[in-house]
Amino acid sequence: MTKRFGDTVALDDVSFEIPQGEFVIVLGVSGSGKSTLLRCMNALETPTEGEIRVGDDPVTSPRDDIAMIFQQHNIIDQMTAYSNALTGSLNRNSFIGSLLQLQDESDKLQALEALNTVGLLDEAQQSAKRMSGGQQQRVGIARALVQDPTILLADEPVASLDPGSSQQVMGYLRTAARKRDLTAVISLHQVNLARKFGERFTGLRDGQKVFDGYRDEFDMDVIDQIYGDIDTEGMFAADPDEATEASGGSTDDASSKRASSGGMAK
Ligand SMILES: Nc1ncnc2c1ncn2[C@@H]1O[C@H](COP(=O)(O)OP(=O)(O)OP(=O)(O)O)[C@@H](O)[C@H]1O
Repeated sequence: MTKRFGDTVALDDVSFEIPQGEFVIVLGVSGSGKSTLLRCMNALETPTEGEIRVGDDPVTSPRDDIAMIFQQHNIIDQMTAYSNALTGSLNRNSFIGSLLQLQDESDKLQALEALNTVGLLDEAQQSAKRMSGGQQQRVGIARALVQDPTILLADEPVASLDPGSSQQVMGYLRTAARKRDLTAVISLHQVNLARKFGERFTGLRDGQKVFDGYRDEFDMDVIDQIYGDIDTEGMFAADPDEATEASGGSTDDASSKRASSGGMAK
């Protein structure tokens, strides 16, 4: 796929295939094309050349089976966590019906299950405006889950959060994707978080794919390829698996097997 905006080549002949259920992190400096890639995958942008396919279906317009989580979680402040989550069923209900919470029991149950998945069941009746940024982003994830997607896209979902909340949100995203066998594609700026939670990594530079591989290949040379020669001291945690313990998620067996052990700072 290639995407041009006038003279700017935002994506330059980028191609890859993701098997169902993989958790992919997209990395790259500002302007490398991460958002454009995700927006094309959700048909919010149209590729100039090439196409996105889900199975054999070209993605030509936004679809219910592809949910998107944004940096600004776009949840409604005045509503409770539960009501916000329930709006994820809008595709199955009318807007007014949704606001009046006229959804059927299965939608309501799904909203509660989704809040449970992101660790917010006890806060279901809490007004969103009283929640922290991290909690609000988790409500955003719950809402995306209620949409009942098979593919979850997230464009810098933790960009505005502190490090602790970022880890939590990434942990819940990872858990939700694993529990529901969702294919997830998430753009991140934080290499350490990518390393802790990612299963597969795609690196973009000037719109070109400069890396696409799994944990055992994702080393400091790859970081250099993606970001140039930056100071990477302490960038990778000593034990990637410990990240999810406290945050409600865990890396799955496959990625744990692929994970190389030990610190990788150079
Ligand atoms: N709607 C648009 N119109 C014109 N140029 C655009 C548009 N969207 C993106 N671009 C350009 O395409 C290139 C890739 O932008 P993109 O937002 O995809 O990068 P990014 O890696 O997501 O950056 P960031 O990390 O800052 O969000 C940039 O040069 C950007 O200026």
